[in-house]
Amino acid sequence: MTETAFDDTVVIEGGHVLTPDFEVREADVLIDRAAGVVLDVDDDLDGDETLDATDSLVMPGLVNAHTHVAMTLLRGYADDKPLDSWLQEDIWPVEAELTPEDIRVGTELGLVEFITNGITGFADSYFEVPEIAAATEESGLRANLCHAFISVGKDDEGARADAQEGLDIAREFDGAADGRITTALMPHSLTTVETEYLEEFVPQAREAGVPLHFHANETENEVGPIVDDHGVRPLEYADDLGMLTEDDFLAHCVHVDETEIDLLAETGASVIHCPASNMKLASGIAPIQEMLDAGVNVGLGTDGAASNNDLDLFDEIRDAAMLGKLARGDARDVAAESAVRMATEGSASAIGLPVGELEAGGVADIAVVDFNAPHLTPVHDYVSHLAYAVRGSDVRHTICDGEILMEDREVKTLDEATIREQASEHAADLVARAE
Ligand SMILES: CSC[C@H]1O[C@@H](n2cnc3c(O)ncnc32)[C@H](O)[C@@H]1O
Ligand SMILES: [Zn+2]
Repeated sequence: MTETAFDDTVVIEGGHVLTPDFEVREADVLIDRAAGVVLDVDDDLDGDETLDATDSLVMPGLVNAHTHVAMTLLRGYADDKPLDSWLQEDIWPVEAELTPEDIRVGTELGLVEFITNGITGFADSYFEVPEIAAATEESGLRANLCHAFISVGKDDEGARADAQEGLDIAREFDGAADGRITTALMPHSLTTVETEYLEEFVPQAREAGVPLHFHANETENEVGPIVDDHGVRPLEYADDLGMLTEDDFLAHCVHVDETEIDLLAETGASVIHCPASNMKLASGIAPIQEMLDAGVNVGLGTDGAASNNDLDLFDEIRDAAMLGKLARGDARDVAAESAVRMATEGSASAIGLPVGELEAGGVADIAVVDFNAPHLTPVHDYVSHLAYAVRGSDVRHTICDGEILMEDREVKTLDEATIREQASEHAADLVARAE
């Protein structure tokens, strides 16, 4: 008997289902494990195996569209500072001590956290990407990965070598893990990578067919220097360099003006909103409702665990909805459905994953959320609860590409207890080396 003979069907039984048009109806969901697809969404389906979804909502897996997953090792290491001093005084010095093994363990810890919070796909940018790719393959998750490069503070040879590594990694890992891994080219930001390297490497990313992922307009400090040096707003500068296409995704975009929002809408480049990180680093409030009104695709990201400090995307959904109302003092802004759509189809479309909606014929990336809890009672409106009351810890089962990654809160693909122990040890040694 071959392995595919055991690759049976699984029926997620007895729950409610969130449909692509955001209706909620009672239905079972039948999955083909080998093909990784949803075969049917209907009443009374039969499968070879059953996952119980009583009192639960079956929904598309969440997609964390901007993170630095290995930064779990730095969770709580440096808090209560703005971006520039946080990076320069604390994060970059300790990151200089990171080993490939640290990054592997930190990534595994983050991936366990993703799975337990119902996240089935993510976009990561960091260093030692082979370690991140290996952990991702083992976890069963889907990801867009890249090596972030910086030129400021380096000589020409060092800057070019870093950017070349970014390009080589993007070429090498695209399509890895049976196609669950795709890649991007990541210039860290428009102020940390100088124009000559953008001019040299962005066209090469286009030739390789990989998208761009970069930090943009995160703080006021990233706007002034570009206006001074180039006489245009940062996203106009990025557009002049060919960095805005419908495949590209820009993290943060807090300080964007109307012209820049229009540019995003015209080019089809996506924005990844990171509300918790933007609040914690006091970066500002992104004009998300204005972007949505202009037709910009917006996804959601946690950013790294050192500026969040968890990897629970339900927090981001809630923060996006809450902060969106404060931005213009209008409680109608960033409504519940908009915020949930950002974390599913918005993120998936931004980072190029073929996921984000749950329907027959679609990809089987699924989170099953248990509503049998005091803080989710009564249920007037499932989508309201997803936006304002559900926590990552309410997720009961997580499935990616048809594989069950977590069943009844037990992670199947990674050894949670061992990873937590190793992560604590690696984090302690890392910090000791940095002192
Ligand atoms: C792009 S990954 C490499 C680099 O980025 C740093 N980083 C983490 N969070 C942020 C952020 O919000 N803005 C800019 N840079 C960030 C990370 O520590 C790595 O050094
Ligand atoms: Zn970031």
